[in-house]
Amino acid sequence: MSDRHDHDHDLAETLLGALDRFAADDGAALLVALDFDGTLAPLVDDPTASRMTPAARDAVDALGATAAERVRLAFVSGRDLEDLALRAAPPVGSYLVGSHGAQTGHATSDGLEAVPLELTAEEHETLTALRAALDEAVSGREGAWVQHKPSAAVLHTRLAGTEDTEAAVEAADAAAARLGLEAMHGKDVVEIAVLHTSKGEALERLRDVVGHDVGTGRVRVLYAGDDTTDEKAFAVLEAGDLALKVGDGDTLAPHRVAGADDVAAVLDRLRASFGAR
Ligand SMILES: O=P(O)(O)OC[C@H]1O[C@H](O[C@H]2O[C@H](CO)[C@@H](O)[C@H](O)[C@H]2O)[C@H](O)[C@@H](O)[C@@H]1O
Repeated sequence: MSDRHDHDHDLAETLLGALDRFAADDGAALLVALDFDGTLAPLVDDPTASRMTPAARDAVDALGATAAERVRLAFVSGRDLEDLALRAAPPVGSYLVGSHGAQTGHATSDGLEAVPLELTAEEHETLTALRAALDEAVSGREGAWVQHKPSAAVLHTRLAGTEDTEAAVEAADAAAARLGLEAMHGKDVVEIAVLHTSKGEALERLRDVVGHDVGTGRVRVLYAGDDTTDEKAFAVLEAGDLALKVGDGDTLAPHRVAGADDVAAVLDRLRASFGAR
């Protein structure tokens, strides 16, 4: 029995219909863009321990291996690009978007090919001030810690108690306001970047890149994500695209699944639909 039949019973009829319509558009390039944490990899306390579920891993690899000429795979994450490439081990040919759009790259047979990220002297200075402010925000607050990225700093509070979380988040928000930066609130994280980025803008750029790559003006996008920052990506989707929310929470997405293994079932279904054409 194929994967398609193994998993179909888990997915809502409306989603199955939408997936089949998505795959059936012969004239368009199809971009399957996937968030990483909370979408393919269940959330864990230690971000360096994140990994895709076995089903998600298999589904991503299978889709990457069998992607038809007009199908492209992308990973769109808040993670630093190199970290994303390490954790996602993307199939060759995949596009990668890191740091919510500040970093881009491509998975080649020789590894990650990244577009260098360059900050101005002023942005460097702001990043230094931001890092110092967030380090100060977590000082003495048990369980709260700061993750440093090339153009951002992230306050993590997953392991902190309510009081320490509230105080650290308040301090992070104040630092962002003082430095004229936007604070992005995700799941137990506050991410502050010195570059203006969003997954929505990144996805719009990626749609253009894929259009050029495949040689068509029509690119349909399937985007799957679990967090508030993924809503920016859902917001730029158009008629004929498919938005898939993973897990609980308010969303713009018309379709929802519970977790990474359901995302795997979605990818398996898509692959079967591509193969059937
Ligand atoms: O866009 P994503 O791929 O979802 O990345 C967003 C953030 O993911 C990581 O944090 C989240 O996952 C951690 C590991 O499961 C979890 O501990 C944390 O609470 C989550 O917010 C990553 O550490 C961040 O840098 C990303 O921005």
